[in-house]
Amino acid sequence: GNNNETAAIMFLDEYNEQAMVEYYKDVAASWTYNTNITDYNQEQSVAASLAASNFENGMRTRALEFNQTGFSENTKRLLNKIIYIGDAAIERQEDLVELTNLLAQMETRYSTGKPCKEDGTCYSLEPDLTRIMSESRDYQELYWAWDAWRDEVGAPARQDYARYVELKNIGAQANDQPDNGAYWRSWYEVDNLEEMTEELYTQLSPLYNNLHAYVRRKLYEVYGGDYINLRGPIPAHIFGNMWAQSWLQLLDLCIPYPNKPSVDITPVLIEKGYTPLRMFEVSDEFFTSLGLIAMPEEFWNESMLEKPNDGREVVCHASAWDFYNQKDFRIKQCTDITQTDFITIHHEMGHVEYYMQYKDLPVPYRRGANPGFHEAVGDVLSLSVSTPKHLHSIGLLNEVSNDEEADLNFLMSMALDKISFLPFGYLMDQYRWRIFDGTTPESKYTEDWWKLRLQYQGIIPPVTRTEEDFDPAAKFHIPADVPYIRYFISFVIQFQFHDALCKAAGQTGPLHKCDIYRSTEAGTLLSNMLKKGSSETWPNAMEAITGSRTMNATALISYFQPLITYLEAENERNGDVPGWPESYTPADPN
Ligand SMILES: O=C(CCC(O)(O)[C@H](Cc1ccccc1)NC(=O)c1ccccc1)N[C@@H](Cc1c[nH]c2ccccc12)C(=O)O
Ligand SMILES: [Zn+2]
Repeated sequence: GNNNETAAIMFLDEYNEQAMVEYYKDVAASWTYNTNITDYNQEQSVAASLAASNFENGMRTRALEFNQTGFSENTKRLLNKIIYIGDAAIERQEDLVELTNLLAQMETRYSTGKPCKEDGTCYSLEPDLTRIMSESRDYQELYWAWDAWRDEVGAPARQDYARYVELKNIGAQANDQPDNGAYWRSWYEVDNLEEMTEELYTQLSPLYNNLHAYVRRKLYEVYGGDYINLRGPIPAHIFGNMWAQSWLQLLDLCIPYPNKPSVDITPVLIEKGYTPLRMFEVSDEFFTSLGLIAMPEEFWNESMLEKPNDGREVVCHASAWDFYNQKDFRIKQCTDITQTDFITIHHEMGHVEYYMQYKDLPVPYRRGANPGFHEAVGDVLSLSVSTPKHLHSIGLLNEVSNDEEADLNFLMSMALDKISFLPFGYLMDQYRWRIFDGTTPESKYTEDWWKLRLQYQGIIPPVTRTEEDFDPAAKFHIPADVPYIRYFISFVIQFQFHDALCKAAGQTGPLHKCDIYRSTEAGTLLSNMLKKGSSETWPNAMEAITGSRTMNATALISYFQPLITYLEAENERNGDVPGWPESYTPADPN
């Protein structure tokens, strides 16, 4: 093959110019569909996606013509990112067309799903079912919302999903990977990602099991012994969240010292008349206080910051968009006036900050150092924003007290979001890796899902599930073909980054009280890593911020240490043993 590196570099320049034009068209069509779901916009989005795949495939063929012997590391890295392109490498055009249409169909089913009651009232996921799940304490009402959503978007997706799996594996093999799980893991550029994440989970499961036992006691006090077994797993629909992935809505049940000032900003956001736009502006100001890049004019003019009220169907699940033209960056979010959505705003803004920091890199480098890095950026800033001191300073908490009891209340609220999430973040791709590698056949889609939900989360379905159901498709990322281990990794490394940025900001004292607000030293340390995009392997990026080249749970554990001590003492006092050895069937919710 052509061993002339100058020719390769000229090819890479040509690729870069063309990629920006092709990707802009693809992203623009996808944006139009996401913000206005119609048959026509779906078809246009499918056509644009196929055109982009066609472009990528053509460029892949040309990149393969080069003999990379003697080429610089950088030239080889860029060529390989143009060769290993995922689904677009599928040889048979009809397979790629079928997969692209399947993806659009699954995304539309999830995003337009609206279960209805006998009286004809229909409920969207956002905000209707989300509000019921977070506010109701009625076991039967929660069951209706939980079950109706799964009947509407879960079971109907099962057949599509089985075919999706076959086509994704064909795509993986076209990328020299044995199956799609292996292809997804290849983005981390290590040969032991499964062992790495398993080791992290082993370190973190005692924290989770202690929180699970404590929350089980609180739920027992509300729902009683018919529904809760103090030595068993907990029904999945009573955690305040459709997927039991965040337990923040149970804070009022779990707060250690209820007589202390509240750390929940939702009532204050409402009382002070916050709008979604105002919430985004407050987040943007935190980023610029660190010396990071402000959201540009196009962002404020073109983003979709709240659910349209003109009857349009939209994909409500939040996302951040890079139009690959170095100036159009957007967020699409059906923002509700809640603490959870205020945190999600920072999460999405973190994606856009990354986009803007690496916008001048070659297109193949405009990605996170690994996918977990992209998910962590916004959450790192949230760790500072969420402190009672910071929230009080921006008027989102009317009163704070600075003592050990108030600290534990704050740590409890953080644990109900971050620690509760860990097993869910871990199991979502354990489940899919096993489907892709053939361990889980279609005949066991439901059985293996609930085995993992029991093993890691210590939860059970409120009623027996069968292979007629397909509960995994009730979670956005499954029908949307979005990997999930990135969030588990993010929840670990964001504490490593927080620790490093706090040191750079000259903050001493306990990690959970650190607020890097206005520290340009911290901002510079972060932006220097963000500017690298995926031009270097992630251990280099990790080292640039933390000095360490590994992901480890030490920072997370030390952040929560005071709460761990409290939970162990509380469980001891209540005679509650972490774990769920006893299987049982909760009383029928019907
Ligand atoms: O899905 C999201 C946020 C949406 C997203 O920003 O991660 C979005 C997902 C997505 C990916 C691909 C297509 C459509 C949506 N990802 C991005 O917008 C994105 C941006 C740049 C690079 C990669 C992804 N969060 C996850 C997990 C999560 C993150 N932070 C949390 C805080 C509390 C609880 C859960 C979470 C969830 O809701 O289950
Ligand atoms: Zn994200």
